[in-house]
Amino acid sequence: MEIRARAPGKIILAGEHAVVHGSSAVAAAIDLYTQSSLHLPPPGDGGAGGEVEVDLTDSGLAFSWPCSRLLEALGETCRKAELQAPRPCSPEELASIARLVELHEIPEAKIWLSAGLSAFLYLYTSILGCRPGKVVVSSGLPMGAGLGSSAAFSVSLSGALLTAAGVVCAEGAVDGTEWRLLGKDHLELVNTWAFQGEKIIHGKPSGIDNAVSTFGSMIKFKKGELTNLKSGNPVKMLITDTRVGRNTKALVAGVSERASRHPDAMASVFHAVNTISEELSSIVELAATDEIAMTSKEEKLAELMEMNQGLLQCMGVSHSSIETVLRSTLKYNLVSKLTGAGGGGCVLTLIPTLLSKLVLEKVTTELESHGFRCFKVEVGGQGLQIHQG
Ligand SMILES: Nc1ncnc2c1ncn2[C@@H]1O[C@H](COP(=O)(O)OP(=O)(O)O)[C@@H](O)[C@H]1O
Ligand SMILES: C[C@@](O)(CCOP(=O)(O)O)CC(=O)O
Ligand SMILES: [Mg+2]
Repeated sequence: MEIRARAPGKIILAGEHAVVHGSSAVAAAIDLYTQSSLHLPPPGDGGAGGEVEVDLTDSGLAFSWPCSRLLEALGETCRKAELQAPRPCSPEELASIARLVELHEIPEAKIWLSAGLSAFLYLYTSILGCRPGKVVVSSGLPMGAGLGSSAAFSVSLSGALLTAAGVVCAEGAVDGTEWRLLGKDHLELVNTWAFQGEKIIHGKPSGIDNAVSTFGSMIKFKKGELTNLKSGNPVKMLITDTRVGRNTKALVAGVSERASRHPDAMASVFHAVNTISEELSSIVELAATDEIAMTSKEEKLAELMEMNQGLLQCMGVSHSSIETVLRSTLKYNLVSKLTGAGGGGCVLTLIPTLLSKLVLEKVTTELESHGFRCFKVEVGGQGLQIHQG
């Protein structure tokens, strides 16, 4: 049996970090995906002698664990968790999983993969038990760059595993493709599992990344509550990947530490971000009803993004590479802000509808001359999709 699941990355238009502390944020799915292909031998094949394998094609590394070793290390977990209500991974369980990951010598330069591997082992063994199988993961998303690769990884894995376990199943087809969609209740379940995976990778995630990767579209998110935003003309964004590597878990922890050192000041910053996200989401929705002219919408969005970037600087998550992107785009009167956890990674630049192709080419050339990588994405598309062969 082969089941493929693909889940999109995301951009955050406003509200990253503050969303972890209860503020609103606005995010949208992008058309770059992580795909997990799950191959399961027929029941009875392989048995106790089988292995659980994961092939991480983007990093060129593959890992496997004998099922007997997993059973020995995880015991209880491997007897399959309650599939309708995932329980959080306990510190003891996480430590056992980390020891299983450490059985493999991951090259120092790729040590960041260990968090992803722990999330993989947790999701696989909790959903399928210690049954042999192989998962091949491939992604069009840059990893650790702010575009939600960790969430897309957790959502695609959860989607494939829960489909194999028979607790969710795909229904409607995505027009003109072999991909199928899940119904709302099944998406909710995948999202809950993926959130557990995100917790292992991020430490303290808000849940916005896994929600937008699961449900797709453009959403406003606050304290776990999700509102779909109908945006008439999708906003156009240029994405610049500074190629400066960083780790979301460390950046999120850094903001929390700053908040505990300066609780009142940071509460004001988070409150200001909340107001920006609320205003931004109402502009997006107003634009869908044509009650606001496109240029006026874009001017307002740009100003809100600029203000949000200033507040992200206050939180301590900007970076000299991000500042270089801001300065370069400002020369062309274009506004940018970091997206995701910051500290490097990706920067969004709002592309106004009336911007000439020539200016866009010039700004892209200038950004690339700094060694950055620029690309355009479609915003607000589908979430999780399944293909069962
Ligand atoms: N395709 C993948 N294969 C293996 N691990 C992945 C994959 N995608 C994401 N991860 C895990 O997620 C981590 C990156 O997550 P994070 O720091 O949150 O950045 P982002 O979500 O912005 O890409 C990686 O270090 C890795 O552990
Ligand atoms: C910083 C944060 O708001 C977004 C992190 O996104 P990413 O992992 O950098 O793609 C954290 C979160 O909301 O869980
Ligand atoms: Mg992430």
